[in-house]
Amino acid sequence: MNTVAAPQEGAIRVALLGCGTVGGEVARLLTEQAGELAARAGVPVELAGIAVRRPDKHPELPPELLTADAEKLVTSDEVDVVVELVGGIEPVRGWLLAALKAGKSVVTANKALLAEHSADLFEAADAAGADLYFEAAVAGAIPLLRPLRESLAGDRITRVMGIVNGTTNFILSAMDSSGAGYAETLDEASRLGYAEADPTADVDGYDAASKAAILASLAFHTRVTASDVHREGIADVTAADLAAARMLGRTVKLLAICERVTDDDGVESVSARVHPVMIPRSHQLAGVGGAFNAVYVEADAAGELMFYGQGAGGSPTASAVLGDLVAVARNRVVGGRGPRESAHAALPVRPMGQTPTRYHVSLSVADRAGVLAQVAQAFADHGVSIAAVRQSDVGDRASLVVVTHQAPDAALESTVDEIGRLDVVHEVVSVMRVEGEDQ
Ligand SMILES: NC(=O)c1ccc[n+]([C@@H]2O[C@H](COP(=O)([O-])OP(=O)(O)OC[C@H]3O[C@@H](n4cnc5c(N)ncnc54)[C@H](O)[C@@H]3O)[C@@H](O)[C@H]2O)c1
Ligand SMILES: N[C@@H](CCO)C(=O)O
Ligand code: NA
Repeated sequence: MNTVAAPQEGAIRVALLGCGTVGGEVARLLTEQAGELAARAGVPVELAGIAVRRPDKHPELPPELLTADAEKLVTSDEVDVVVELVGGIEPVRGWLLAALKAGKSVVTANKALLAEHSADLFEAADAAGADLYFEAAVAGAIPLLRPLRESLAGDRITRVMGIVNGTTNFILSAMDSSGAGYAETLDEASRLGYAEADPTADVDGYDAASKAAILASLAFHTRVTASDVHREGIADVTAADLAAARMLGRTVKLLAICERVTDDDGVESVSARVHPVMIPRSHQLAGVGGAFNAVYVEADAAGELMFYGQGAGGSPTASAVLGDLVAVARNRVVGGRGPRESAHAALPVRPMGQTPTRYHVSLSVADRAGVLAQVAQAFADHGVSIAAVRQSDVGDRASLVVVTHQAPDAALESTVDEIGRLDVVHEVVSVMRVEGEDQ
């Protein structure tokens, strides 16, 4: 079996690594739309080889293009661009560094790799004068990284917040609307091609944390890695949380929130976090259902922008990959390059404990005099100001819902710990951060 097919005169030659959910769609569209892509890129864009784990499992692909040897394919003289759709960090990191060092440009959807090693990859791309594009790595089909890297390069971004994981949004939407079970909905998300190969990456928030690291890096011109991002998944979101939210006209979403925080003394830092958030049903993010993603960007001059669309799935993700591929081809045609790494601001990353957040706390308490005062005192002792309290009687107990004003996350966390230890509190029913309300 040949690793590389005979080249077509003048064409940009593509090595495709991985031909699964996304790679399969890229291969299909590259073939079906070859004429259009050539017209848009200014040069034919053709497959030079496809690396998969098991070539014998792909009867749908031209056998002369298939190989199991990705390492050899990426440095082949017949290849100009490597499109990586395998996923994971090793061995992919080594392949892409080798490709970049050999002067090949790289297009990848691999957020896990970029969130840890983008500095090395950009450095290798720079040294070789090659391109590194990764629009598909965050929010699938939605053009989001190109706007951050290019369209908003002249503005000062203050906040990027939104739903960036399709699988968890699919699960939370189903739990909320139909009361569907967690496990069966996750299986459905995997079947539809939304979930990662190991879906714990989705449900435990790793995928969204990688995306938050990429978004914060681009928005704030600072290197932010996945380990800098505070991460909580949806595994602990219970039917009780969703019910508590519903009673108050709210719902629960897993949000990535990246902020530029300025201290009283004017010192700037970056905060990046991923966790479940209670938002009002009137909030625009509440209406984002299924595997759709939506991201708000706030910038000084532009104001508020919203990006919305399909964040996962083979075909939508392939759209972003092909857009990057056309950009690389166009750059090659004119002898230019796409944007390089922009990390000049090098802002410090603020720990989660010092990040200002707001909490919603739902308690089951004894229904007698002085209980509210004790609970309120615990908030006051930690310097946390209460925005709203709602009490309703349930038999000999009372249900108490407290929503706070903004306070450092660590102060809110220790307040909840203390409240949980009060004799008058039978149970802390639900604790969740809130967004999007004037309290
Ligand atoms: N599925 C989505 O909705 C989606 C969306 C955005 C980004 N992504 C990212 O795109 C990438 C691919 O995701 P996917 O859903 O298509 O995965 P997938 O599991 O469907 O496909 C992976 C492909 O990689 C190949 N592969 C695995 N190990 C290999 C090896 N050692 N050598 C050669 N080939 C190998 C497999 O044969 C398969 O063809 C991942 O980085 C993922 O995070 C996926
Ligand atoms: N598993 C990811 C794929 C898109 O990056 C998700 O569910 O959002
Ligand atoms: Na995108």
